[in-house]
Amino acid sequence: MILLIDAGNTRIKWGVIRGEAWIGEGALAHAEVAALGDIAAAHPGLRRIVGTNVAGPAVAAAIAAALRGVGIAPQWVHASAERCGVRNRYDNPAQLGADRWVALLGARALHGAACLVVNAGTATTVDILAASGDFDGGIILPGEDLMRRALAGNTAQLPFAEGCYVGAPRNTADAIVSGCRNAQAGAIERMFRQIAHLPGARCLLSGGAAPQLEELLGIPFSRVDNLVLKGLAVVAREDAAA
Ligand SMILES: Nc1ncnc2c1ncn2[C@@H]1O[C@H](COP(=O)(O)OP(=O)(O)O)[C@@H](O)[C@H]1O
Ligand SMILES: CC(C)(COP(=O)(O)O)[C@@H](O)C(=O)NCCC(=O)O
Ligand SMILES: [K+]
Repeated sequence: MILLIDAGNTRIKWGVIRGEAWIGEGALAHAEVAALGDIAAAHPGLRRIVGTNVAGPAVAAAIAAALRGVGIAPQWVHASAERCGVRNRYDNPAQLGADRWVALLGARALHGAACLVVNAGTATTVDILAASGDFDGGIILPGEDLMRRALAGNTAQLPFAEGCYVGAPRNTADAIVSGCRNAQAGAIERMFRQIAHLPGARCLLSGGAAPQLEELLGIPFSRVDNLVLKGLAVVAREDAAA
């Protein structure tokens, strides 16, 4: 049994696998990190803990402390030049966020053709994975919530608004939400143009902010919940087979 951990800048997602089966899955706020110890303790067959962390050393230390009681140290996966059939073409492969890298490994296992791997979390990342397995590059933009926060924090008249998405907004709250969501969807659709002509090209959409993007996307896509955890499962099973 393996505990998988995806520590992002907003939340810590976790999953437990036994062989091919998913035993449990959930998400915690950073302040709830201690609950990881209870989750681990509730799975007595646990042998390994494998994760990604892009939330900084303090979060890594808090996760390790939460898991000290079960006596298993988390193994952190980092981006590398090549793994599980994916080649990392970043100028400096180690600079790529571990969550982006592992999501690409998960995407490769799910879809053999050209693919746009989108993770809509605190930041939104939109990454191009070729049919050859080459990660050709990708973009980072603030996620929708972060965009809304930036407007609220840097203008006199704009609140952190709970508006609705509409085509032609006629109030401030709807204008903000619709603007930020169009920026997300527009970035994804523009990146998709680079692979749209390729056979079987598809967008895989993951992350906590994925649901609100679905209705906007005018491209072939599949929602894949917790793609980073799915990629971690691929990595952990490959390690186990080695
Ligand atoms: N319960 C929740 N708590 C926090 N954010 C949530 C929640 N449900 C959905 N979200 C959305 O998910 C985003 C965070 O997604 P997530 O994939 O967990 O990000 P990260 O990997 O950066 O931690 C938030 O910006 C928000 O839009
Ligand atoms: C882009 C990210 C901030 C996304 O983090 P998240 O929104 O998942 O919390 C993270 O993958 C990161 O810190 N990347 C390092 C820089 C890079 O990928 O180029
Ligand atoms: K993200």
